[in-house]
Amino acid sequence: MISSINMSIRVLVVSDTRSSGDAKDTAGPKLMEKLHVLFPYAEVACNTIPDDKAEIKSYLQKYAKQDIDVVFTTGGTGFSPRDVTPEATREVIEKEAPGLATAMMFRSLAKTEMAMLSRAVCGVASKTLIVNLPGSPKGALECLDFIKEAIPHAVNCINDRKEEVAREHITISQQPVAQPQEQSSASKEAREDVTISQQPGAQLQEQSSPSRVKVNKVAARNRESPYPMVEEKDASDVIIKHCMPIHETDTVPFEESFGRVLAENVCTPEPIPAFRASIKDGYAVKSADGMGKRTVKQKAIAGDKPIEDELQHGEAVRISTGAPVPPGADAVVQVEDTKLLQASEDGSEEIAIEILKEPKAGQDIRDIGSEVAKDSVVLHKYDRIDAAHIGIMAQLGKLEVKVVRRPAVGILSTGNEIKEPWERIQPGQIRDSNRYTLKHMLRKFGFHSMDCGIVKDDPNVVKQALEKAFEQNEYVITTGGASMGEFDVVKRVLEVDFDARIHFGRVNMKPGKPTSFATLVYKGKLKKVFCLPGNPASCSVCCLLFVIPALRYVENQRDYKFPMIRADVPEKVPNSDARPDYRRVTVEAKDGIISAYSNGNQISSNLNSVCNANGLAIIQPQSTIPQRPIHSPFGTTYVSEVPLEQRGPLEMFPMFGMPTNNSSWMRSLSVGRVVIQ
Ligand SMILES: Nc1nc2c(c(=O)[nH]1)N[C@H]1C(S)=C(S)[C@@H](COP(=O)(O)OP(=O)(O)OC[C@H]3O[C@@H](n4cnc5c(N)ncnc54)[C@H](O)[C@@H]3O)O[C@H]1N2
Ligand code: MOO
Ligand SMILES: [Mg+2]
Repeated sequence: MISSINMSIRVLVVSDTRSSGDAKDTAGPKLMEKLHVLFPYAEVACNTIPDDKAEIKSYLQKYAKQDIDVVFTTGGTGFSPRDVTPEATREVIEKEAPGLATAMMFRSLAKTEMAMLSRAVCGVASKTLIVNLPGSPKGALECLDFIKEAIPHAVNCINDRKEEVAREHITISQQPVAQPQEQSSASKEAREDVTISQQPGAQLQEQSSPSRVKVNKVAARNRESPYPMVEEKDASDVIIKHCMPIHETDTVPFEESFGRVLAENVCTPEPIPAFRASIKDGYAVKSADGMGKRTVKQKAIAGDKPIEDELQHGEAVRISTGAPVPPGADAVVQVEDTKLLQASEDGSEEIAIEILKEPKAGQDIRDIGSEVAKDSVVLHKYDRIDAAHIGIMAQLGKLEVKVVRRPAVGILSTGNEIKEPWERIQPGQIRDSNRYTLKHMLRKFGFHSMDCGIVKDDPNVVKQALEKAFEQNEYVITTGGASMGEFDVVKRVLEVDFDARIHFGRVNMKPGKPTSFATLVYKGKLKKVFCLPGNPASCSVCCLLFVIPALRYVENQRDYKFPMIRADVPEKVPNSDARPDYRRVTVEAKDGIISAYSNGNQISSNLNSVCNANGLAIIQPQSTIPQRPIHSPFGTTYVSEVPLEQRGPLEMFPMFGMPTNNSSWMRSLSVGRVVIQ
């Protein structure tokens, strides 16, 4: 059973050990995954809290206030002293729903007698249905399975949706629902560059039922798009609502983690530095001795065994940068602030020196733990791993690290006219650029993709190619065949053959109008499909605006959206279209002023407009000039907003080359879009 009801669902993992991080939470992610499959149109989120009655109550009350439809708690239903979830639930609910608890108990008993030890309470608080599930992932999934069919009906009843309630005929299915399968195999590195089909329609001979989409009745085609036009922001929100952050992890050698997302906090078992280290080449002294003569006793050179003898008054130890400061010394005086008084006859040793400047206690010494205290977190979970992260892991001797499993993404090109770059092309044919642009755009942002080949605009072939893509990928990006032509069959195949829900089928933007997003359940798993337009500039812009942020969200990146900075637009940027224009721009910084320039011919087919572009300027429909002129020494300019990515990969279009100006500061600028105010 797949429910089409829109619901907001929360999973509340109640566990002392899971909330403290001492134990890995598998129940939460597994429940989330299953809920996404059962209720693909629901918005699902998860929180983990300790077995604390007051905290459980406060979360449940908060959810009830927010009109969350269903809360599934998992954990704390047993007999141990800290198990208080049922008690907390009972204090929050206004109506008990003992039937749900009984159904779970009754059917669980058929599997294990231990089920009789569950004390689950279910009920309604305000308009929120609260269901206590067991803490074990297996038990929680089983119990959810037992009651799943009653949930949408219960939600409709709670909200007094009389028509829906009347329409529903609840028949508790005896059919077991497919358990969500492990997805991690699909994420393995080996996936990259796997090609399902290199030839249009070739190698897709595996038996598959024919598509139910017919293209031979052109006269019967739609003369208006059946899809309402949505705004870009709404489209982005819908996508995020249907994408789920990944909780599974891979463990990889530290150097292979570059570009991936940390799935653990990395702590330092040793303070950094681990010993008092000299910052300068000079002399370790007692600051209380002040200026004047010192007898040079020993030498402390970086890498040598640390000196154990206590430094005495009037003495100095010759020391090199990075060497351990000897006990008794509390300052290092750089060699430039000293004078040689006496040397050995052969000049190989210094015997006495004079300190020329008053030394201060602590001067030029890096104290133990002054950079990073022992046991503190140095690298944070969900950081995207950059060069310095790798360096720190090397510094800590951390040879393996846990990273977030990568989403499995497949890319499929469609079009009778599309050929591989190495193929001989006939008149009317063109070479595929979209699949390659997309692959490397994803790669730039740390994602791997599977090449699903090129297929002709034939519903049967598109269907087969999509089936293959769905076998191994959670996300599929298609290009082409998304608009109004009779051979634009991708969306129709998704709807008719895969029972997909098209969340939006047109976006109010130029380029990118036919961009669509669909979800469907294939072999018990939720699949997300981005249908990008065939026009190469449209395809790139929409990958950047919709696909990359979604995948960053899925990888638990808090800053998955491209943020904004201010920029000036020194030229006129008219837009006579009825749609907002997402113009590819080159943003430059000169004398502290950031300016955005339109990047060549902006027709949707011109991929060249994307080359060297490092921003998107959104020019509102019918606007001829930006609205807020600013007078600067360079003439009249216009204030606009440009997003700056604050972390992670720094440039947005770097695979197309760096910004054209040579300021090194610009190289650290990542620009997403310019909004003309
Ligand atoms: N009657 C209408 N026609 C069109 C509309 C419309 O609203 N009503 N929208 C136009 C817009 S806007 C766009 S964008 C395009 C999008 O078309 P499709 O997504 O259906 O893509 P195709 O028709 O298959 O191809 C369009 C164009 O792009 C070239 N192409 C396709 N795939 C690739 C590839 N992999 N690499 C390079 N180039 C590719 C293809 O040859 C076409 O020239 O529809 C308008 N039509
Ligand atoms: O939306 Mo299309 O991408 O204008 O050409
Ligand atoms: Mg088309």
